[in-house]
Amino acid sequence: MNHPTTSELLRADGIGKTYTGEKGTRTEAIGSVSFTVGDGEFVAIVGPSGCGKTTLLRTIAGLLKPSRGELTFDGQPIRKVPDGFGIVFQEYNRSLFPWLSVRKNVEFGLHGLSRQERHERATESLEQVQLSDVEGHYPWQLSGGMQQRVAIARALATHPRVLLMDEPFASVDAQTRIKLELMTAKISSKLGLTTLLITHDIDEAIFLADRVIVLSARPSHVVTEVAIDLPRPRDELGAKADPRFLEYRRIIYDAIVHPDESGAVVEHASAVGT
Ligand SMILES: Nc1ncnc2c1ncn2[C@@H]1O[C@H](COP(=O)(O)OP(=O)(O)OP(=O)(O)O)[C@@H](O)[C@H]1O
Repeated sequence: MNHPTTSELLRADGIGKTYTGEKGTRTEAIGSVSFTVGDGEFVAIVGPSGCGKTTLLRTIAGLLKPSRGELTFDGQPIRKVPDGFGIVFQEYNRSLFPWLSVRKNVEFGLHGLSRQERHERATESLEQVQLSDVEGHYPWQLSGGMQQRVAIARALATHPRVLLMDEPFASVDAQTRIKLELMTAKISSKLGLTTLLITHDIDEAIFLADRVIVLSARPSHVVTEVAIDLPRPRDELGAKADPRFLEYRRIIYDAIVHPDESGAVVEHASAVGT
């Protein structure tokens, strides 16, 4: 079953970002991007290298100020990282503290909770990513895939309403990547998490998402959006053998490689009748 898309939780309205360098050089990373994400929906954003995907995610997360446009979370403007956002970055080795155990890394950042609550949250989220048995280890004693699972557990421990993921599986080997994708799909479905995934991998986007948003090259705009009508739970081999999977791959590939032939620029998710 696909995730329910009951009400809008995130909205980007004409978001743009222009970086200004030290010598006044300007890089227009994001031209104008608009989309919405429904409560409980899994949305993937794909686009060519350098089109501003990371910039967009950091902007949505409240870590970067947009140069133009408006972002809202549950109807409220995003000015800083909102409570209720969990973020997972590509560089797990830079986001984990090497001097803290796996458990302490997961508990880190759980402000305002009692010691017992922090302990319970960490126990629960380490179970979700199947790392309970290494909670006393240090990150550098774990494989790359396990370290990324710690980073995911840390995000889950905050009980986020929205999980933002920036190329989370780009730095692990292909087999680990498949396992992490399956784990993410399972957790996201089970918790009904609203998830926004940035990836350059078209297959990953189709396999995981309810909807894929395709960005153009820099300065980026939305080229098209594709609703992914594949049953859940999905398994890698079954989903990828489905003729619809191949058709989605073709549409998205064409939109990235030949954006001008993909039809009109889509300004709002609602415009594509997803
Ligand atoms: N802090 C910065 N200052 C100036 N320019 C930047 C900065 N960060 C990113 N850029 C530029 O903005 C553009 C978009 O970069 P960004 O990393 O967001 O793209 P991306 O789609 O995530 O790239 P990739 O697919 O290679 O990961 C690039 O031209 C990049 O050089």
